[in-house]
Amino acid sequence: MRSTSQKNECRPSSLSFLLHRTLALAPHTPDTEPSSTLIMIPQEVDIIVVGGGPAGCATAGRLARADPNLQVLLLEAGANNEEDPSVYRPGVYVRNMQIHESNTKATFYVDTKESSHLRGRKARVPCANILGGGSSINFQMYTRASMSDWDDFKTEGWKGLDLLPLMKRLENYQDPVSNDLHGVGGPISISKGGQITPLAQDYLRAAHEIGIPFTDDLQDLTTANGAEIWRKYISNVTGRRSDAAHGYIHPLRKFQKNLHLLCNAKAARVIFEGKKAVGVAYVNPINRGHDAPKEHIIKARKLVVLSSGTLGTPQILERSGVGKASLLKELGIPVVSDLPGVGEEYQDHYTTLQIFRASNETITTDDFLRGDKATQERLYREWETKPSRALLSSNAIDAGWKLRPTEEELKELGPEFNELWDRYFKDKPDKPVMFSSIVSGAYSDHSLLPPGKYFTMFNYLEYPASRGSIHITSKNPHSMPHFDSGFMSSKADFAPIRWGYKKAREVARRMDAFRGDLTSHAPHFHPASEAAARDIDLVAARQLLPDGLSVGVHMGTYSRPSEPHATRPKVKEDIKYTAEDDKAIDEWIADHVETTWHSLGTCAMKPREEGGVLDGKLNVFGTSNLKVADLSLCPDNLGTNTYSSALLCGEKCADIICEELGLTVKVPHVPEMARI
Ligand SMILES: Cc1cc2nc3c(=O)[nH]c(=O)nc-3n(C[C@H](O)[C@H](O)[C@H](O)COP(=O)(O)OP(=O)(O)OC[C@H]3O[C@@H](n4cnc5c(N)ncnc54)[C@H](O)[C@@H]3O)c2cc1C
Repeated sequence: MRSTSQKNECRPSSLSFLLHRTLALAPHTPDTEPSSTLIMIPQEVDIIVVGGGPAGCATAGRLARADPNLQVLLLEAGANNEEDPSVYRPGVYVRNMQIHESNTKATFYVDTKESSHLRGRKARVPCANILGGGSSINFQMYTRASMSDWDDFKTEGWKGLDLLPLMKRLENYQDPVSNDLHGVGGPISISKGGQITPLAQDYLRAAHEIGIPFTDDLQDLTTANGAEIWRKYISNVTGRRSDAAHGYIHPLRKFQKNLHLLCNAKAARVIFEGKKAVGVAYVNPINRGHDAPKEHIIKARKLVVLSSGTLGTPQILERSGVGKASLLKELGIPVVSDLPGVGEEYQDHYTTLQIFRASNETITTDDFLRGDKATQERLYREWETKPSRALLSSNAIDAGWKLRPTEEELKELGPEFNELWDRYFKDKPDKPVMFSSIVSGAYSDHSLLPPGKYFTMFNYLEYPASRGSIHITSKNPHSMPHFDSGFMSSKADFAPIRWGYKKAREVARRMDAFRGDLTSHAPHFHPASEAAARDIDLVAARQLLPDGLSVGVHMGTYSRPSEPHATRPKVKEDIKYTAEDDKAIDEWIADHVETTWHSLGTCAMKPREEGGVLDGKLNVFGTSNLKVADLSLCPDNLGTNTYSSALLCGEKCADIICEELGLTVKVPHVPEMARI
């Protein structure tokens, strides 16, 4: 399905070239270049950016645009995403999370050991493996970190107010807005998407009933208590996903010949002369089982920038001799810089999903997701004919909230969380504790669900106290690392998730569309508990299967139907949970909590003596000509879906390098006509 114009490297320049057979870089997806094609790769450039995620695309694109004589190479392990419909069609994003050999867009990191904090489970953290990085496969939700998050980096030049102009510079915000905090004309489009399903209004009304106020801009960098219609990384003109490569890379390459792109090339290590980074060695991304896969080297005259993501960058550093000396020596890697902080302090946000039954007339994406052919054909046709207004020009994640507990609620959240609250949240009113989003449909494997309509509440903890780590186990770039997600390793993280669960459930119960719990996915409360989950009500079940002979048959189903909607009294009181119920919720959290795909923090920008890896100009301590620009640089968490922050790190890195080279970032990034 991918366009034949896709190539590993497509553009000749005035530089000398090495000719390689594509065989040496055999594409790992069946739909890229045929293996007989000859491709040309620059032997030497000025700057190599390793990893084409949001931060890497922003860095490489901005630098190449700043000076058309600067030769910039963007090296990416995954396939090119240009004009790939499975990327640019917003509504098919769920597919990117399928664990299937045909899905090469993601690398799945799995805990090396079973976790006692997850009751013996191993967490699984997918990471992008495609040009555009996470922005090619993510859920397209637009949110932004709070001002104090950046201030908490405690690094000169990185305060929230320092970064605000860059936050605006990257945006093409397409909605009317009543403040001056968003940008227009930037490479990344943000809008409400093609459609907002009525469930969003239902949700916002119910949220208001439990005291969560509506706001028209929850992304104003300070509001931490409120609900809104979520914006999306989707253009309201084209109806397409706004990923970083289509924002910063592809349109610029149509105008300038100094931005080189090499996909399907996995960086093995940085090449040093002494402490100075002078190039990058890369290998074929397909693991052919060799102990020492064949390396190709590209030289960098000025700089190497690692942007391979929170889980990729520390591995490249360690393979290059930058990391904890004892580990490197054990693996036979010569030490360039002894930095024990590399790969440490891994962080994420923690999601639990609550799924509820919805009335049969609710507009959801369930039939599309479960593969109903007629629905799929109708929605694909709608997307083709009116992409700016189609249901598929959306992620169906239309509304959400940010929330902080009240004084009263804090009393229920236990000593561990209260200690964290006093230390971390109390004096920073712009930091939300929990996020929640409503998805119009079941975000789940539909083969495991009964027929019908659903809505899902995504609840996620924004500033977990838990920490994990990632470290290589071999110099071979294909060896799996030792990964410890650290999920829920701090007890302080259970209480806010439990609190968030209760809040989301109260909102769901008050929604007009609510028709019961999806009991198979709910906590295992005692059947006699007031909190016990209740199945779809029988009226809704009969509407769903009007010819069904077994609807309402009790024996063998263990069904506990909800009260029918028409006779159910309006919900006024919250469910009261006992200590036993809370235990059931905590066990459910341990059994179900997942990544929010917001990995950060493994190469922290903080003082070396505190375990830091980078200085404020993103230089790797103990080396020269080597920088890191991706979310691994974060010394602390960011209360947001992290695409915006990754772009911001790339924009900041571009500014830093431009200043060092005596250049200036140019806006607009490309002439208006070239923007996609
Ligand atoms: C499934 C999913 C859903 C998400 N949903 C949202 C959302 O709705 N909203 C939001 O704001 N954020 C979301 N995010 C998070 C957001 O996409 C990431 O925070 C962001 O992409 C991180 O950017 P990055 O540049 O730091 O790294 P990445 O996006 O991880 O990019 C790193 C790049 O480096 C490449 N790479 C890795 N190793 C090597 C190597 N050895 N050699 C060469 N290249 C290499 C990778 O292929 C990748 O392209 C989601 C992420 C995922 C994965």
